[in-house]
Amino acid sequence: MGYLFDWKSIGSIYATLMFMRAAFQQLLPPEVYQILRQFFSKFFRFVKQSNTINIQIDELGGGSNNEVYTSVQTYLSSKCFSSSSTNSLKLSRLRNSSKLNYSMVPNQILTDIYEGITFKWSFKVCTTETSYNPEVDRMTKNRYLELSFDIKDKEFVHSDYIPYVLKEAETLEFKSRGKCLYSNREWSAHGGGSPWTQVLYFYHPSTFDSIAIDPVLKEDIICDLKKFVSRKDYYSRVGKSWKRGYLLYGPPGTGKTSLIAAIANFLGFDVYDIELTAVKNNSQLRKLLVATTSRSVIVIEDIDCSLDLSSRTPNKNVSTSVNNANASMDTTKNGSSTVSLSGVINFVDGLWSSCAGERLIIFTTNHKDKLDPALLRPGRMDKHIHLSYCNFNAFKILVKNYLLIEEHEVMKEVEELLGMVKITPADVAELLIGCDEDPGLGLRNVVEELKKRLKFIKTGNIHEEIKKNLKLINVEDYSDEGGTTLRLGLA
Ligand SMILES: Nc1ncnc2c1ncn2[C@@H]1O[C@H](COP(=O)(O)OP(=O)(O)OP(=O)(O)O)[C@@H](O)[C@H]1O
Repeated sequence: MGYLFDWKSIGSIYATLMFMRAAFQQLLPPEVYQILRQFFSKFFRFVKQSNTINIQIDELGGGSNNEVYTSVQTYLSSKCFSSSSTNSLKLSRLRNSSKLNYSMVPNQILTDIYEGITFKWSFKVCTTETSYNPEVDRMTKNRYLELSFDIKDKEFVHSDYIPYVLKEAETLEFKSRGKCLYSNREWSAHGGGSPWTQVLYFYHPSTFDSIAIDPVLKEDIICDLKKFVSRKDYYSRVGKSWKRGYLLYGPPGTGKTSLIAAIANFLGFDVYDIELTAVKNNSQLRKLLVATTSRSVIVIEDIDCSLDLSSRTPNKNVSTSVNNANASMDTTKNGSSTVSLSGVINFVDGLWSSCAGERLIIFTTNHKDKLDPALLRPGRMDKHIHLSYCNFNAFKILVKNYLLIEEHEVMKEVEELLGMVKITPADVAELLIGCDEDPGLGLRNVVEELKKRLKFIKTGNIHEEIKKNLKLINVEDYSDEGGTTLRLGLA
């Protein structure tokens, strides 16, 4: 009965209000009516807004990409096409990806319902003048996402909804990455605030199946990677950032770059390949680390060649003193890099980083002995992986991949020769490539090459006959291999 009464009351109140509105409209002068109307609509909007909370999530935070923004964007992309609340969308496709990506246009509102509660998301862009990079553009576009919800759901948003959105985004990112994608995240050069960043986007087909390294070493690396990615709680319990350092060392052509790609493909991580010589100073190096996203492999190749890292003092070219405090001043007049060993060590330690999420830092070198022990100690370079010349196990993998066979009568001879002569997997790959239709030819090429090298070792000098057919490509001294290695190739 009370229920009926409530409806009747509401009905009569509504009728009275309508009557009054019509009466006011008739009786009051139009100007006064307009003023009253505006006043009441502002009043009702204020009452409504005072019960609403808005959370702003900026694209950039502290000069680097805001990971929450990226995650929420991923989450909303998955919702916006199916949502009935959005009537304008943007469509794009990331490089190297077949996946179409929908996103909101500015000022679009998307309604998301979770656990029966309604949340409103909107995408906004505002343009502000900046002194950040006057040479390029003084106007900067600030993009942000805004979440609106009722004040009574504040606690729920913090403890349930936001974690749910981030978790969903993580799952979506993982699914979209695919096993063989080397990098599929869009990088906005100005967005990261770091135009000097050297980030490579390319597809690399190398996997743990295609890489020819000792099977025991391969298994060891895979176990280490699996353990690392599954130990988030462990790292947070012991109070360490969730990162691991690998040093890959060995002669050129033994698969260091290929292994990095195989690791990235295995983990589904993005790869940031940093050209240290292009980084001006320690300060920029620090910013670079902060700008990297989680689930990434940060690579510095040929660290011994990139910079003078044999001591903690700055690079030889340095004209001003470099230390962490005045890192922004440490640039030479001619603009060359002044990154110091301290800078690199701090980069590895991640002292400045507020980076969440897992990161693998990989250094490669042909000369491990040239590196400062400070850089190599556990905690910085946790795992030292020696990639060496081709042994018979590695050779069998190359034969399987390049010639599509597992056995051949010539294999025995190759096994014996490999016990006496050094050859890199890269050189073997060169000899086998294109011989899949005639595996015997590929194997004979290898035998011939190995015999030439053996003859050279036995005579101790380059024989005239070999001189005719071979070209000395390179002479390198690898202390880890105990002596001088000659790289020979067909002339
Ligand atoms: N272990 C390997 N397994 C399979 N292929 C290999 C291996 N090592 C080298 N290769 C082949 O040789 C090419 C060059 O190898 P890669 O660039 O990985 O060697 P690297 O050790 O990084 O050389 P560098 O020190 O000169 O950079 C690769 O593209 C690949 O085809």
